[in-house]
Amino acid sequence: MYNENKLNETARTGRIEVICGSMFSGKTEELLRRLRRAQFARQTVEIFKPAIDTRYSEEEVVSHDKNAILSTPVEHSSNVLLLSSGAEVIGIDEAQFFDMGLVDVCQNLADQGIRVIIAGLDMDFKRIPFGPMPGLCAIADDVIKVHAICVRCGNLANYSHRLVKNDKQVMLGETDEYQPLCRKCYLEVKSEK
Ligand SMILES: Nc1ncnc2c1ncn2[C@@H]1O[C@H](COP(=O)(O)OP(=O)(O)O)[C@@H](O)[C@H]1O
Ligand SMILES: Cc1cn([C@H]2C[C@H](O)[C@@H](COP(=O)(O)O)O2)c(=O)[nH]c1=O
Ligand SMILES: [Zn+2]
Repeated sequence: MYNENKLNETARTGRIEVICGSMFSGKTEELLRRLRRAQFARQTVEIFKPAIDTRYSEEEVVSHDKNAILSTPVEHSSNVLLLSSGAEVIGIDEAQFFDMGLVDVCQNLADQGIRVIIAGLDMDFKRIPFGPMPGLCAIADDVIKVHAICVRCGNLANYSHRLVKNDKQVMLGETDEYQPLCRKCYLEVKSEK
């Protein structure tokens, strides 16, 4: 769980918070936890996700444990700016799927005094930094990297290993398609192939 004393989370000041890590690392749960606490503080919260992420639901952000919160699916980062008027806190899930314009959009929103909380995969299945995530980490006021448990050895996992043969960077999936692995196990699995 994140240390809210460090974050001074209900301060009504513009800032950018990034929650990154591999699949199953708890990014969405941490995002939902922060957004719900902002709602308890009676702050106006808007939540966005990329329209392509239809895994569990078209209109909700849903964690692997099926915790959910209503969200607005958007096609392009510019829609986030257009649909954010009046918001005090903005949540964005699956940020890796957005276009690079998301970096400027988030900077612009934070400059207007809005708290922007972003969750996304830091790396794809090849361990390549994913979409706008490196740029978002660079401009963030606060970055936390969360970790899943390696399904082979039980250590902390950094990587999302793809189990199926598909070379495209974007491929929606769950436990049938991906597993979280630590560095040692990721390299072992790769060398077995
Ligand atoms: N190998 C694993 N390590 C940790 N959590 C896992 C694992 N496999 C499944 N989970 C579940 O996934 C949940 C995290 O889901 P979620 O917040 O949606 O993660 P993320 O958004 O990072 O993919 C955990 O609370 C746990 O119940
Ligand atoms: C590694 C990797 C993942 N994806 C997809 C698979 C899932 O649909 C999402 C990640 O969801 P999570 O909330 O972080 O579990 O991204 C992908 O398209 N490409 C990849 O390389
Ligand atoms: Zn391992």
